[in-house]
Amino acid sequence: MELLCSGKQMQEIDRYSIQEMKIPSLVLMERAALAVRDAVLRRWKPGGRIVAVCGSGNNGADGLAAVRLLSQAGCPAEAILAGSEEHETRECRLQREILVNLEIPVHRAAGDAYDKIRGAQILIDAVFGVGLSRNVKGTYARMIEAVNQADGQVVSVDIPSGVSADTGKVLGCAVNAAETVTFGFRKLGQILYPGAGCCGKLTVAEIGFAPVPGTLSEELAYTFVTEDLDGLPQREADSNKGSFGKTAVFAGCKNMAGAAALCGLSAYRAGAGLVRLVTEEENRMILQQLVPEAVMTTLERNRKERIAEALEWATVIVLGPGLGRSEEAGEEVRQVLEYGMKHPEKPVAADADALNLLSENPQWRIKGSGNLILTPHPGELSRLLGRSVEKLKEDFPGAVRDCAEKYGAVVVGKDSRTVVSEAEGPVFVNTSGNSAMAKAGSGDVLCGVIAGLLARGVPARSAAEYGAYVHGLAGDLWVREHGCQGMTAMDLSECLSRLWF
Ligand SMILES: NC(=O)C1=CN([C@@H]2O[C@H](COP(=O)(O)OP(=O)(O)OC[C@H]3O[C@@H](n4cnc5c(N)ncnc54)[C@H](O)[C@@H]3O)[C@@H](O)[C@H]2O)[C@@H](O)CC1
Ligand SMILES: Nc1ncnc2c1ncn2[C@@H]1O[C@H](COP(=O)(O)OP(=O)(O)O)[C@@H](O)[C@H]1O
Ligand SMILES: [K+]
Repeated sequence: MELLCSGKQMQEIDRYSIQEMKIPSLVLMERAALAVRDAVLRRWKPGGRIVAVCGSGNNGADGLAAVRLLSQAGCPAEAILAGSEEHETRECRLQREILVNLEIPVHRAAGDAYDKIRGAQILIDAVFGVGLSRNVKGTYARMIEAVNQADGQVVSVDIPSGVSADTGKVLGCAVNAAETVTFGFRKLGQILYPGAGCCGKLTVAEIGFAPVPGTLSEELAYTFVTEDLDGLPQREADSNKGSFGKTAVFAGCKNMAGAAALCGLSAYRAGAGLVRLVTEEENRMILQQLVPEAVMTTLERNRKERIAEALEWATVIVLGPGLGRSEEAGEEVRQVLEYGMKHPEKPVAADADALNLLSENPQWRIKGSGNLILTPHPGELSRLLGRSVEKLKEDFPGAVRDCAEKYGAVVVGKDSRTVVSEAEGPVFVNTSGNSAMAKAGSGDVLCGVIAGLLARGVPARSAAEYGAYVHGLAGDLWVREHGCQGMTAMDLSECLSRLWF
């Protein structure tokens, strides 16, 4: 597991290290600057000039210190001050004074500063770090635009200036870096888009922060690494199909069999022992061919009774893929969700049309109690929350958390970086997967994977996190072998069979 920080949490780790643990601020800063120096030296070619554009906070101070170290390493390096002296932090003032004492060039952001930026082989972006708190304007914005328009390679200090370290939002304008050297932890704003797209190559430098105090470490977001797959339960040698749950998949309206097939197959491929597809009679033939391993309940007559029988049979319930939004679908979704509320021992994963119907019917008063998983993409999340997609994307983890609170659910907010959250506690941010998965049907596969993990006995929250992670690993496996255009959702599902999890 890798911990991820917001900007505010990183500032708290900084403060704790310096003020409570008494690690000198300048020691941390020197190590940060050394890491930046090394990254720049790997790119620099003799003859090229290095220009650092520095703000007046400690990010700027890092930049000034890096200029000193590069100059001492024999490179022509200079600094441009984008901020004013009156706003300088103590460290920033000291680093500037050292440059002046050493007769290393320091310029104001005026006159020929823009020419210097244009003429640089390498630009060090040290305008803002994790302390950026509002939209970038004025000289700062002009400096950032100048850096982006220059031909030189840009190395950002800690985070590309203009990116919110908390949300990845671009606050007005932001630097597009070739490389970002960050300190201690990756920041959420470097993982979430659009910030993630501004970082270029991201390196994490260890600069000697104190260990994170327990109270704070429990609040940090996290992502998975391959070793985390060891946390999943193994398949016992002495087991049978009944050992791995009975998964009922309520999916597929007339002529929408594909979603049911992808979900059911993916549940098997994620380890489910027995899958029942509960669908329309018209889908029977096609689904028997696509998923011969599944048993089937079709809903021609006595819908309510047949749904009730399938619910009684099930230990894991999936609801929604390809279900449509008809009145009948509405009745079905309501019946299943209400059953789920009365049976907390049976996890329910709701996706797609089940989410749309849920948002259209607030009078159902659905509130899970730890066993309900909702898997909305931003459009569905927007309907569930009554908040525009644009607005919720400004703080995606916050929106996912709000949805979890509203519905008493574990919410899997699906996007290029899927976020899993409950009403309280840290968020999980998925870092596997790729844009080949941006295709119809990928979500049905995810829902199946989560169901398969639930059927193996993985608790709801973990099934949601591991589901997103494994789903992304399957996409990554495909892309490594075939490139990023041709994958279908069925290909994605098939890749699940080739992963160890
Ligand atoms: N010893 C330390 O404290 C260390 C600090 N480090 C560096 O320090 C950075 C954080 O430094 P700071 O907390 O000083 O913050 P920053 O240097 O990121 O800058 C924020 C400063 O700009 C102001 N500001 C915020 N948004 C603005 C806007 N839109 N327009 C104009 N001004 C704005 C803030 O009030 C603050 O003074 C890290 O990103 C990292 O680079 C690292 O060197 C590690 C050690
Ligand atoms: N650019 C991307 N990078 C990583 N994962 C992606 C990307 N685009 C889509 N995905 C993943 O693919 C799935 C798409 O789900 P969804 O939008 O519900 O599709 P559908 O409804 O067509 O099945 C989600 O799990 C999402 O996280
Ligand atoms: K920066």
